[in-house]
Amino acid sequence: MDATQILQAVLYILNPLSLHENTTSTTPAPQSPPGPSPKIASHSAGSSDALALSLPRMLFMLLSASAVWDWAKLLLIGALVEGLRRTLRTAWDKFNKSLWVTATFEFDDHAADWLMHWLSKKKAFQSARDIEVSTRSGTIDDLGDNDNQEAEDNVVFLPSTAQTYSLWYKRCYIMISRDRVMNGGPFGRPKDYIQIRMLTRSPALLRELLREARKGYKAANEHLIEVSVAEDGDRWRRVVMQTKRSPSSVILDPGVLELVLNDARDFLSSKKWYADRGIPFRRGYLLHGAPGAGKTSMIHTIAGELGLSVYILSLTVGGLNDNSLKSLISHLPKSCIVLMEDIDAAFTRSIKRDILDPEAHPPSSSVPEDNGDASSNAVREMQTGGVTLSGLLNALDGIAAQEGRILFATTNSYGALDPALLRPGRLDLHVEFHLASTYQAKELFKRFYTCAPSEGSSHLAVDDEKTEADSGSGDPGANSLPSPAGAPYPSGTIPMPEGVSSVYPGGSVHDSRASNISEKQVAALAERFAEIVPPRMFSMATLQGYLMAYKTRPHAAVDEAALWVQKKTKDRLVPASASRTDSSGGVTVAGRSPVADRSP
Ligand SMILES: Nc1ncnc2c1ncn2[C@@H]1O[C@H](COP(=O)(O)OP(=O)(O)OP(=O)(O)O)[C@@H](O)[C@H]1O
Repeated sequence: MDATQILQAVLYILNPLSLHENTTSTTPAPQSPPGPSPKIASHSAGSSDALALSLPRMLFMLLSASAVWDWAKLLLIGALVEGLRRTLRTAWDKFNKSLWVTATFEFDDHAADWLMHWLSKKKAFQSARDIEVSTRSGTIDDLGDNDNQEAEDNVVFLPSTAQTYSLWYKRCYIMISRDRVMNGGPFGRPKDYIQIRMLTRSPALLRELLREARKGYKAANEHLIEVSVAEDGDRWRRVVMQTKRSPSSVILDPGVLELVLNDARDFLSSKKWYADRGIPFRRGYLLHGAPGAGKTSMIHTIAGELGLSVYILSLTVGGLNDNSLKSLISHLPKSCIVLMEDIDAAFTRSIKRDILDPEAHPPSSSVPEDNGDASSNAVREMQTGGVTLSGLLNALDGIAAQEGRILFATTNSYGALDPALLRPGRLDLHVEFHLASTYQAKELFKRFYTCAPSEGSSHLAVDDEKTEADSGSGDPGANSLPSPAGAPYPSGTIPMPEGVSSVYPGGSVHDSRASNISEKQVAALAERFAEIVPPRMFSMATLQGYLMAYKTRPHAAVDEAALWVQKKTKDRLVPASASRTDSSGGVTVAGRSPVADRSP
């Protein structure tokens, strides 16, 4: 009996009609009176009997030697077909793979950015009808005209996860796709990947493409620096592509910026010198002192000058502990600046800013004082995070262990730092920042009113004769903005709407009403301004804040400065830093430098 017959037998047995026929034909039904009920009873009884009779027979048939052999044959054929299918599939995959060069990049990786930028220049992407729009920064920022609204809003276009883009590169067919994978199961974090496939057997072309992409990306972002921050305690996320800050925009006392910049430059170019002498190739800088004195600004300027990305690490960020700190450090790129802001915050257990910058927090300020009660203890606990001193020291050594990295640490509480942190080899050069000197106040004023004119702006005309006074109000254009009642606002300021407060005395509008005064006039006003502002009393940030209220009114800025100083002096406590007036011109440099060594 072959398999077909067995199948027929099975179907025959399972078919109730055939059972019925079978029963009626083989066992004649006993004579019974007509009526529906006995018929049904006889039918169901016959079926179950037949089933009972057929099951052993069926089992016998299924298990008989020839049937088993037939089953085995069926299985064998099936296995052979499946085996063949898989072999062909593997062979095809291998053949297919041998035709392509494939590279996969994590979407957060730099190489993915190069590729995105490269792709953005290609017609295939520009004419794509399925793209993703995002406001994440730093990917493709030049898809359209730079002066259009897209660029202003930082809108970027990304390859859609649903589409594969095909194009030609040096006569080679390329496919680029973006995939999203859930890391850690369906509830995990989604991770995006970019995959590029090139129809070629040589990986050299891929390298060429990547080199070209990197070159294009770097050229397009020459004027920008990348700023990344530690996120979720254990990974870096680029937050912004920042315009490079020009050295002239950071006003420090003469020589300070140059000293640190040259030192960092010299360090980066002396790898061999360090290696020949067996000295670990590392350099750390500690910038400390008054808040708002330009520490962060100086670091960003140096990053721009050296063309390095900045990785900001705040030790008080939630979820950070020794292990995640170590992991973050190990994920830093080769050449970069690591910025550890407020390095004291994790260990000092107090907010010390008020001591250095009392004008920033007058007595009426709502900043809680550290009086040792339960609530301030809770604040301290939040601040301390999970990083221990030894964990931080290991991290600092880890930063140094990776070549070409420069560490900048900032603090407002130099005295609170552990000597182990300050020793040379971890933080080599210590630079102290003070509140603004007379020189800085003067230079700040000059820079504020002599910036390069922007398009459509009348800022800084060189006509000496045309002064603020010419406009009749000492403030050209000040009265050009009518109030809702129709009358002009006094002095060109726009009153704050109800419920809106500002750290500045009032708002004012920009370019269209800018002053027409010459550099010579600005210099004279700057002299007067610097004479009015007492040295070492206000931070540069505070002076900048004051001038912001007089964006287009330099004369008024000078005229009203004395009153402002008087008011601020009244508002604040006697500054702790006033007694520390420093003849070095605002910045003390220590470490391997001509000035005294402050490190232990
Ligand atoms: N020396 C300076 N020259 C020019 N601008 C300055 C200077 N110092 C501060 N500013 C301005 O003040 C603001 C704050 O400066 P910055 O963040 O660099 O100060 P900081 O010393 O790092 O402060 P903090 O200790 O609070 O972080 C910036 O807008 C910056 O432009």
